[in-house]
Order: sequence, then structure tokens, then C-alpha cells
Amino acid sequence: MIPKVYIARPVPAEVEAYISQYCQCEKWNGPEPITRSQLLKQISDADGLLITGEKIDDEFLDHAPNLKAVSNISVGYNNYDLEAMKKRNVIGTNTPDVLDETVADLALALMLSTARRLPELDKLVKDGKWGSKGDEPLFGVDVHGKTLGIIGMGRIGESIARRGKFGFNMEILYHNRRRKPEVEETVGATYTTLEHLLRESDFVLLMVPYTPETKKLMGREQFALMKKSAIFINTSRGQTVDEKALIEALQNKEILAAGLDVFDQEPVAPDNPLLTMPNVVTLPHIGSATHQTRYDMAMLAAKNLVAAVTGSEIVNVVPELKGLRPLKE
Ligand SMILES: NC(=O)c1ccc[n+]([C@@H]2O[C@H](COP(=O)([O-])OP(=O)(O)OC[C@H]3O[C@@H](n4cnc5c(N)ncnc54)[C@H](O)[C@@H]3O)[C@@H](O)[C@H]2O)c1
Ligand SMILES: O=C(O)[C@H](O)CO
Repeated sequence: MIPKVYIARPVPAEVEAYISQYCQCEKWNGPEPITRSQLLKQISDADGLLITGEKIDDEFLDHAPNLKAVSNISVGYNNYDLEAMKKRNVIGTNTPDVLDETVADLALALMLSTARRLPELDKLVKDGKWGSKGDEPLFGVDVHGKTLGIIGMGRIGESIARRGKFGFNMEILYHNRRRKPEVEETVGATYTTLEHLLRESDFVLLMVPYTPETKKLMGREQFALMKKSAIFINTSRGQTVDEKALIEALQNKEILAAGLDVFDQEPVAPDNPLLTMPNVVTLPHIGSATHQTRYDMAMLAAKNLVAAVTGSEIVNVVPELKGLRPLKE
């Protein structure tokens, strides 16, 4: 039997063609992203699914009794209810490695644009106010030579550390679930406690996955430990930050500024106070969004999916679901 797969997100034609060589494909063609209720109607006979971040939980799996594999076009997989998937023997995959350098570029871009106030000054120039904001000088703060604290020294964290060290001569502190001697060796990074990192860093950058353990990892207490001159960057997931505490820390000038690619609620609510703060640079979750990298992610996700539904060796099963074998029909 040819496996049936449903492609819920737009993918390049080559990616669809690749999947079609092995599977019977259906895909979402709507102009807007597929909603959950629309998706639930499409999956009743699917063996496999290609998605980006849709929640895979008990309710979802109840609608997809044949499902063997879900392939995320993303490295983060906090959308997977791992227990629900384990119970039903549904494999989940993600797309690590291929996006590391691109996301690291974006993290540095956020650091630079927040420190040097690029969006604010860009707007000033375009509004015809060249070089002037009343009496206030248009100065920013340096990035080079400062201390960068990375919370979550994984694949992307390491790519960011290399840029900080070798591109900007920064001192690198890191906090991670486990110590990484290889990064200490290659980048000269120093492993430290979260508290020490927060106290010492000029830039605090969050790059952990969103798990029950990292939920609101940055809260009121953590922002209070940061230097008043420090900049907070979040390129992980919005839920790793207590957003209310971040807003208060910025309003109370406990920290200098923030650069955010991710938010607790996405799309971010129009009345979110972060959107009106000139010292906050906001992006619409575009860490990996270059043409090449999104292509590579989609193709890798397609290969993971095809391997999973055809019973070949799958490259990127998420660690918590390794060892699952789809039930034979
Ligand atoms: N903004 C974006 O567009 C974008 C793009 C890619 C990834 N991400 C997010 O970044 C995350 C990290 O990606 P990665 O490929 O580097 O993952 P990774 O698994 O290689 O690295 C994550 C690191 O975080 C550490 N960690 C986990 N829990 C921790 C905790 N409680 N305290 C300290 N350290 C902890 C792990 O030990 C690991 O070293 C993804 O899960 C995703 O959520 C966001
Ligand atoms: O985790 C990822 O890969 C990015 O956040 C895109 O969703």
C-alpha cells in the first residue's frame, strides 16, 4: 500500500515532488494557514503529516487513527505532546542542524539592532528627522568586547557563541543542562550558574527549547539579577519568558533593552506593551527564515517523513520518541 500523507504547510515544489515519489499526497491549498479544525478534517486516513508547529495531542491523534509519523518543519518540537504520541506509537521528527547558522545570524542581528537602536533610528531617518530626537543623543551601546551570556548552549547556542567570540571578541558565559568541554575548548566559553550569568552578562541570550523545565525560566527574579545596562535577547520560544515580568523589568528600567523574535502569544497581540517600547526590537519569529534554510528544512522534514512512513531509517526522530516503531498494518 502506498502511504498517504497530508502536507499542511506550503512547501517548495521540489519537496512535494520528492514526497510524491513515495507517497500519495494531499495538501492544504488555502491562502491562509490551515486552522486546527480544518486540519482535523483532513487527517482521518493519513499515515503521515508534514506540519510546522501544529499541536499534536490526544484530541488531534483521535482524529488520525492511521497516523504513524508527524514531521515538523522546525527544530523546536514543543508542539508534540510526547506522552500522547508514545501511547499511540506515533513517531515525531524535527529539523536540527540545517538552520543553526541562519538562526545564529539572526540572534546577532537582534543583538546589534537592539544595542545600536537600528529600527528606531531607521524610522527617524525615514520620518525626515535625520540625526535628531530632541536633546537625546542617538547613541547606542557597544557589542564588541562585551560579555555574552548564553542560556542553552546547544547546536544554535554554539553557533552564536562562535560569532560572539571570533566576530566580536566577546567574553562568552554559558549555562546549560550539561557542561560542554568542547565549547569551552573551541570558543573559550565559561560554564557558570544561571545566577552568575545573569549578574555578569551585558547581553543575556535565551536559546533553550520550551519544556516544562524551561517554562518562564526568565521571570521577575531573573530579570532583577541582570545589570541595568544589560540587553535581553530571546530567540528560543516566547513561553520560556514570563512576559509580564519582562515588560515590568523594561518599564522599571531594570534592564536596558530587549530583542525578541518570539512571544508568549503569536502573532503578538496588538495591545502588547512591548510593541510600543522604543528600546524593544520585535520580529515575527523569523529566526530560520531565509530562502535557502527554509528550503533545506522543508526537504529534511520531507525525507524524515518519507523514511518514517515507508519504514526506512529516519534521521531525525526527536530524542524522547527514539525507539518507537510504527505498528505494521
Ligand atoms: N526563533 C526561531 O526561529 C528559532 C529557530 C530555531 C530554534 N528555535 C528554538 O531554539 C531551541 C534550541 O534549538 P537547538 O537546535 O539549539 O536545540 P539543542 O537541543 O541543540 O539545544 C538546546 C540546549 O538547551 C539546553 N537546555 C535544555 N533545557 C535547559 C535548561 N532547563 N537549562 C539550561 N539549559 C537547558 C540543552 O542542554 C541544550 O544544550 C529550539 O528548541 C527552538 O525552540 C527558535
Ligand atoms: O524551532 C524552529 O525551527 C523555529 O522556531 C521555526 O519554527
